[in-house]
Formats: sequence, C-alpha cells, structure tokens
Amino acid sequence: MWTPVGRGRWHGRALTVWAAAAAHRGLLEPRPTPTREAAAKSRTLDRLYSSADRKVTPEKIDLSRFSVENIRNFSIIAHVDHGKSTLADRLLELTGTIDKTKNNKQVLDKLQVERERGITVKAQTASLFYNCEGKQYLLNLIDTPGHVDFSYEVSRSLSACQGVLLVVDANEGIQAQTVANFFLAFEAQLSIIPVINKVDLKNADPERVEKQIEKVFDIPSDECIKISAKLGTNVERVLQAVIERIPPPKVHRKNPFKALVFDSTFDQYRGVIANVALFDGVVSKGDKIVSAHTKKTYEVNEVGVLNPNEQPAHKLYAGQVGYLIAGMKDVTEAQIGDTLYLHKQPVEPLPGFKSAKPMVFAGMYPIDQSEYNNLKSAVEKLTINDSSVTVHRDSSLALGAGWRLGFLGLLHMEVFNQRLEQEYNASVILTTPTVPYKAVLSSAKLIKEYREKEITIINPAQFPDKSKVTEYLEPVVLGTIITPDEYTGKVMMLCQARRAVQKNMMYIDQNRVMLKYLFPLNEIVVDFYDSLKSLSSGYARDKAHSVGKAICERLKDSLPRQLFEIAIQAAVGSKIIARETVKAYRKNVLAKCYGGDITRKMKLLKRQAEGKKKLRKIGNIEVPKDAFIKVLKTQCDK
Ligand SMILES: Nc1nc2c(ncn2[C@@H]2O[C@H](COP(=O)(O)OP(=O)(O)OP(=O)(O)O)[C@@H](O)[C@H]2O)c(=O)[nH]1
Repeated sequence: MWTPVGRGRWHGRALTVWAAAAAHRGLLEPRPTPTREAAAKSRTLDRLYSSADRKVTPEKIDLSRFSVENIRNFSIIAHVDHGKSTLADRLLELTGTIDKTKNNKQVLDKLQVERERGITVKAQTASLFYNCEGKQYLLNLIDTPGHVDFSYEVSRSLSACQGVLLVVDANEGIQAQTVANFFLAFEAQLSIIPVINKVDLKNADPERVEKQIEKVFDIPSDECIKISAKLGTNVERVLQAVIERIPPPKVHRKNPFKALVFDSTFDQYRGVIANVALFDGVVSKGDKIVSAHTKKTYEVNEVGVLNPNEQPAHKLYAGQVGYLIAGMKDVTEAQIGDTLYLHKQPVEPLPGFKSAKPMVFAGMYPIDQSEYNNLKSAVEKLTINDSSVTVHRDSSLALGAGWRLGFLGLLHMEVFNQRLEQEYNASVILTTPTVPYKAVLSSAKLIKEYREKEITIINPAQFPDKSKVTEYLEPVVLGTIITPDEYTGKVMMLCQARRAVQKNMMYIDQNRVMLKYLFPLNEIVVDFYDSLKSLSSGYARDKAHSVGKAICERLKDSLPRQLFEIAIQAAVGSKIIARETVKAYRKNVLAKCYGGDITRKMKLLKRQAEGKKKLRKIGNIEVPKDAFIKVLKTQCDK
C-alpha cells in the first residue's frame, strides 16, 4: 500500500502490491543479540551435529512403504519465542529421530547465526517416522521462524503442508505474529491445531489463552492442546492430533512426476540442493527432469529426506517432502517456486510463490574493491538460500561499485550481513537503510526517460526534483499491536505521533487490547519497537545523541589533521547534538627567537592565530574514503 508522503492519507490505488506481504506487520518483536549462553549452546550443537552426521547411514532408505494415507505434512508456526523449535526437539525425540539428551536445544536451528542469536531465521524440514497403533507414519515437519522479517519463509513452507501447529505461549497469550501466521494458514485452507505451550511457567494462564484463541480465531477451546515443550508434558497428544486432525496430501502417484521447489541451498561441491514437495508421481536417481522455469534438463544425482540430516532414499513418492540434487551448478538455475517434471512428460506448472516485497533498502559495498567479484559470488549464493533479498547493481563515488539490496526488515538485513561474514567470510559496508518511495512524474522529459509515469525510488540519490513530480508516495503497512490496557492511551499517542491511522481496536480478553494501525513504513522501520517498549518500561530513549556522538568521534579519529582546527558537529535540524574537534597542527613560530624580546614573541603568536582564523574560513578539507567507511560502520553498529 502507498500513501502520499506526509499526508497520512490512505492511497487506495496501489493496495495490492504491498498488502499481502505487509499485512499484520507492525510488530514488534525484540531483536535478540548473541549472548554468552547462546555461544555455549552453539558449541554444544556443534558436537551434536558432528555425532548426528556420523549416525547417517550411507544405505538408502525405502520410502515406498508409506502410502499417501500415512503421510502428514505440517508446519509449526507461532510468534517469536513461543517455543516452536523446542516443540520440534521433543517431536524429534519422541519419534526416535534423535537420541534423547539434555543437549537437544533447538536442534533444527542449524545456522551459526541462529545458534548465536537464539532465533530461527530459516525454515527447516525434518522427516519423522512414527509408529501409532500398528501403523507406520511419515510425518514431515517444517519448523518456521517467528519474527515478522522472516514471514516469507513461513508462507513458502505452508505450500508444502496440509496443516499447522499454531503454538501460543501460555503466559504471553496471542501476539502480533500469532495473528499474522494464523491468517497465512487460514487463507491457505490448512487444518489448524492450537497448542498452548509453556504451561509449566509460574505465570502461565492457559485458560485465559484458550478464551483468547476462541475469541480471536473462532477455534473452540476444547481443540487446544496444553503442553510444556520444555518438559515434554503432553507432547505425545500433539503427535496424535497431527495424525487425527491433519489430512493426508491429495496427490496421485500414478500421474507423471510433478514437484514444487519450496526452498534451496547451495553446496560448494554438489551445487544446488532443492527442497521439494512431490505433488504427483515418483522420482529417483538417474531420472531426467526439466525445470519449468528455465526449461533446462538435468539428471537426478540423489534424492532423500532430511532426518534431520540428509538421508538418501531410493525414490521420493508423491505426498512426500524431501531433497533432490540434480547438478544445477549455476545460481540462476535454482528458482524457489519452480516446478520440476520428467523429461518429455510436461505438466501444468504449479502457481509458485508471490515474490517477496522488500521493505528496506541499503547499499552494500566490498571494503576493498578488489574483493568485488568474491563478494558478488557470495551474495548470489546466499540469495539462493534467502530468496526474499532483492539485488540491484549500484555504485557510489566514495565507496565504488556495489549493490542496492532490498530486505524484509532490519533484522533480516542484519542476519543477511552476518551470514555473509560467517558462511562466506565476506566483509562488507552496509549503508543506512531506507524505505522505497514512488514518484508520480510531471516532467514529459523524465517520463520519456523512464518510460513510465510512476517510478519507484530505492536509492535516495535518485530522488527526482520536486518541480518534476506531481506527488510522492510512501509505503504504508497494516500493523497489529497487542498491549495491556493500561498502556493503550500512551500507545495510541505514539502511533499518532508516527502519522498512523487507526483501523481497529478490540479487547482480546479482560485486560489486553489489540490495535490495528496503518503506519507509514518509514516511521516504524528503525526505532518504533524501542519507543513502544520504552512506554511500558517507563523511560524514554533518545538515540540521536549517542549516534551523533559516535559518528563525530569516528570522524575525529579518521580525518587527517590540518593547519587549522576542524569542528565536527552532528545536528538534528538546526539543533547541534554532539561536537568534536580535530586539533590543528601547530608550527612552533617561536623556534628561532632566542632569548628575550617578549613583544616580538607576542607579535609572532598573534600573526599565527590570525592566519589560522583566516584559513578556517577558506580552508577545504578532503574526507578520505577510510573516514566514510568508518562512519558507515558506526551507523550500522548502532
Ligand atoms: N518454561 C518453558 N520455556 C520454554 C518452553 N518451550 C520453550 N521454552 C523456552 O522459550 C524460549 C524460546 O524457545 P524457542 O523454541 O527457541 O522458540 P521459537 O518459537 O522457536 O523461537 P523463534 O524461532 O526465534 O521464533 C527458549 O528459551 C526455550 O527454552 C516451555 O514449555 N516452558
């Protein structure tokens, strides 16, 4: 959605573009930073994974024994930190997929960045074999991220499922992402099993949460399963509900092979590893398959399931979710949302996915231009695994050749940057993030140049002059805020100050209010969550001063000294909020004055001071590239 800049008015025309991806954003989850505990957990998981790797048998497994009726494909969805990955751990243990040990903590969070930050950023699949009442079931579970910046992962995962476990914290109750994820599953017409987690907590109030679920989602409270994923209490009931309440996939094994690529990763040696959901037919090693997107033909080298590590299989059958390696070496060949089919047996391609709509854009440059090609290859490989990032080539006078990248939010940007460093050993400079704007052009010359009347601007340097534009439009998003009612007034004032327009307000229980607002994206993208939190913590934080001071200090350290003093000031509008001074070089003008005449000395010093004063007025300083880099790094650190 877009609205004219500064007028805070709904702009109905462009509703479709942003609404889907942006619906129910707002929201307002903390951005966890790595802790010492997380680092220790990371080391434990390293040990766990190395032993799990050894456990994988080279023998291929036979999946033909699982008829379609005995397959269940489901995702675990929830608000951030409500316990999805912990529930996944217990399900892996209960089904014997991993050994039961005290070290099993968020086992499916395999990336270093996930272990360090303690959050899930990538959806992860695991196939579980479960024996229930004499029948062998194949349960394909997808653990999804909870943070709004990674909701694209959730929507893609749902395309491979027929049901979801909607996990809600028994203490926090329904939160913004619970609502957003519920609607993703509801719109995809999936079976929804509500799971109230953390009933072991002292402040848990599962009955209150049951009522919330009934009121907000219209799900009868007797359908809720109350568990403690941490202690394993009642988790077996979740497995039973998966079997009883989620339908098997509707597929046909006798039809020609047809599979959806719903995720993929790049392996240096084996090329693209595609995660596939089979809608029809069978596929095995040696089959010739075609990508509906590129029309290129490949020979299948390996198929298998994730258990939770790669476990090769003889064949994959319709209804199953697994991985497929087919010698795709070029990053452009691996399209998430692509349909694969057998050579000479073309099928109607599946609808695929709506492309992600980036919410924030930032420039990315190599620290050293000689690293450009390495960084290019790293960015390309990482975007296979994270297809929600958009990449455009860009260049800057100060920083050289680089790219303008689009992300789904600031946490997404930070995580992408961290993954580049950790997984590809790349060091980059990221510029301050901005949101995209649109300009409706009035200048015939510009319209001819751009070949359209309405242009999208993702780089501040490309803003067309006001005189050539009828109006500027900015993106707006629908945000959901759930707050204890004592803070409602303050929250509403904050929203108004951010030019937001109220759309809805409802009590979800006796003392919690759910507010829906249309926010200009620019107003919430950077520090809205901090401001919101500070309302309830009783303190206000002004980051401008600390950021300004840090930039001044960095500039002071990186600017070369001159013959005159340089004042570095940070200002918000006309108000100076921080200042540093780079001291001048001082020539000893008295060096040649041996002995006494004080008046001569005073005269020389006075002349030097006047010279410096004059220089300060006319002197120019050149800001070296180094200084830009240091300042930009300060901004990204903040
Ligand atoms: N007391 C208690 N804590 C739990 C329970 N389940 C999870 N936790 C804790 O809640 C925190 C978050 O759990 P995770 O499983 O990482 O939550 P998540 O929903 O997967 O988090 P994201 O993927 O980052 O959204 C961890 O500290 C868990 O130990 C539970 O049943 N009881």
